[in-house]
Amino acid sequence: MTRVFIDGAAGTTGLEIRERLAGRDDLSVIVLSDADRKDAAARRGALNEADAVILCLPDDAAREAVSLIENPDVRVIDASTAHRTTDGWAYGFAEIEPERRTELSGARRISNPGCYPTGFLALVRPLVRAGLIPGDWPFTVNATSGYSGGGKSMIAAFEDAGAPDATDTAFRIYALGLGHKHVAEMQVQGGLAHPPLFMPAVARTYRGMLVEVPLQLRAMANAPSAAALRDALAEAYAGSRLVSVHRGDDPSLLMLERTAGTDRLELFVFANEAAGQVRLVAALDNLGKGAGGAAVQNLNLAVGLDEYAGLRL
Ligand SMILES: NC(=O)C1=CN([C@@H]2O[C@H](COP(=O)(O)OP(=O)(O)OC[C@H]3O[C@@H](n4cnc5c(N)ncnc54)[C@H](OP(=O)(O)O)[C@@H]3O)[C@@H](O)[C@H]2O)C=CC1
Ligand SMILES: CC(=O)N[C@@H](CCC(=O)OP(=O)(O)O)C(=O)O
Repeated sequence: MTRVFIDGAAGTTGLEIRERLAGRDDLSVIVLSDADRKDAAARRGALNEADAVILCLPDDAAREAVSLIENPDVRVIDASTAHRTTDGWAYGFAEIEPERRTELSGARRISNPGCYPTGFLALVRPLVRAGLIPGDWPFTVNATSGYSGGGKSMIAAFEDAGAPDATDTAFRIYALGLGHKHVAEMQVQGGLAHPPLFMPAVARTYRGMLVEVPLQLRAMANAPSAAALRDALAEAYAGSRLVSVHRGDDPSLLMLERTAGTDRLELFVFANEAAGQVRLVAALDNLGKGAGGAAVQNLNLAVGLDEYAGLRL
């Protein structure tokens, strides 16, 4: 029986993962008591006795957790930003490169993708790889997240009037210094020449995310048609049970909550061919394929279990 330790199990992502692992009979979960969950000695013990650990911690605590692991057989899935562009860590997005699922199978160090990069890379990476969009294109990314994307402190700010940074705002844009922590991840994992211009926002809804990449195709030499973009995305994700590409059944409105509560990732190509304009859009749950669902998928691959076990398809 595979033993899994969740470090940070009391946090937003940790709880999501526990829900997905509950009731599974192919693994058992080690959870530290409230008194022990931040105790370095207790964590060191659990980190070394498990077959696999999932880190649902702030970046510094995730780095510390990795440094506490001495057992060479332990598999690590890190949900934080700490190792997403680090050599020696497999980037845990099974669907994004043809050989990636094989790399993740049995991997000892896996970095779970960021929620926003999951949407961006799902849309852009196959198109760049296919040569339909040049890798030096000046990409822009608009995205909106539910407030659970900011973890316990942001949830408190939106739900608890007494929280230190309590807010009654409905919608806000942020990262206005243009230096969000996900930009490097999007550039490196996308194989892009330039950092994308990233414009995130947060809305007063608990979970759900829309990530949009607008394309002014009229400014691109040898621009592809919308049909070619759809075909390339459909081919890239053929056979995936989590990632789907809409073709000819586009909704007229896309809701932030569209995939909330699931681990699905839905992709759309909206176009006005005459104007030479396209809006690539990804809908996902920041806590699903954007965090907990992806972590469980990566765990399953790392320890050789059914890739989709425990996922919300
Ligand atoms: N929320 C989201 O949508 C996503 C989150 N992530 C990433 O997942 C990680 C966790 O995020 P999230 O769940 O949102 O954050 P939360 O703040 O909700 O949870 C973090 C948890 O880690 C605990 N913790 C903090 N420091 C330590 C430590 N030194 N030792 C042990 N436990 C510690 C916290 O304890 P306490 O309860 O006492 O505060 C808390 O329970 C982050 O790196 C985040 O970037 C990734 C993708 C999406
Ligand atoms: C709404 C909100 O604040 N979202 C977070 C991103 C979610 C997250 O925790 O980032 P990782 O995916 O890298 O772990 C942010 O912008 O920093």
